[in-house]
Amino acid sequence: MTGIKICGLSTPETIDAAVDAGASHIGLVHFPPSPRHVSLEDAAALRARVPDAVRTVVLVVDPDEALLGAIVDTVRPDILQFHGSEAPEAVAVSGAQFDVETWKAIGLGDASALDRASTYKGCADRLLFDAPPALLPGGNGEPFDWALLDRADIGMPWALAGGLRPDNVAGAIRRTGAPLVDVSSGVESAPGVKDIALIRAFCDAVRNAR
Ligand SMILES: O=C(O)c1ccccc1N[C@@H]1O[C@H](COP(=O)(O)O)[C@@H](O)[C@H]1O
Repeated sequence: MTGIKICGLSTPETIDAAVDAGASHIGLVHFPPSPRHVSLEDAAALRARVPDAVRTVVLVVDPDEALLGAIVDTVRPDILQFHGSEAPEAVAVSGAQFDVETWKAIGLGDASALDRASTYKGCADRLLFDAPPALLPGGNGEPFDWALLDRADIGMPWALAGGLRPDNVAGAIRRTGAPLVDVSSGVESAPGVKDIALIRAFCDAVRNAR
């Protein structure tokens, strides 16, 4: 079964909907410029609704050590998702220091980004392939050219993100073989406003992909 991460959730109702719809991961964005930003206090309250079987990811962009410490103490995420220009060593140090799983987002604009991705082997627990940064470092609702993954020797756990929606996610899974898909904009009615019907439709589309 393909894993499903619904990211950028910010209300109790949409957390519950994502869990009920079968998400394996829920994502909370802690990045003030994002329309999906949640304070650490709100993130902790949302995290408390998530059952043990569903993993909680906190997304950060170029955080300092103090912020990571505050996130881990307050929210207690299972996973930290690094979505900025964090170096491999910084990701590795954070994972060890805070005893948490780490994901590193890589914007795939061309094949050279795959070489950069390979430098995170042994430093991050999972790579998250996304479109290159635009207005925001991520969450722009833009897909990248999935053909870039055709001959990629990834060699570590990974996930697919970038412009996924209920109507294209099955094709994306067939095309790339992604073991886990991650969506934010594609299940929104407006930036930062999650739509429960779209969350359900996305999870159904992943389950029915073949
Ligand atoms: O969602 C955001 O606002 C965001 C801000 C900064 C970095 C990443 C962000 N989102 C992540 O980007 C990918 C792709 O999102 P989309 O489905 O294309 O909107 C995903 O991991 C989001 O969680």
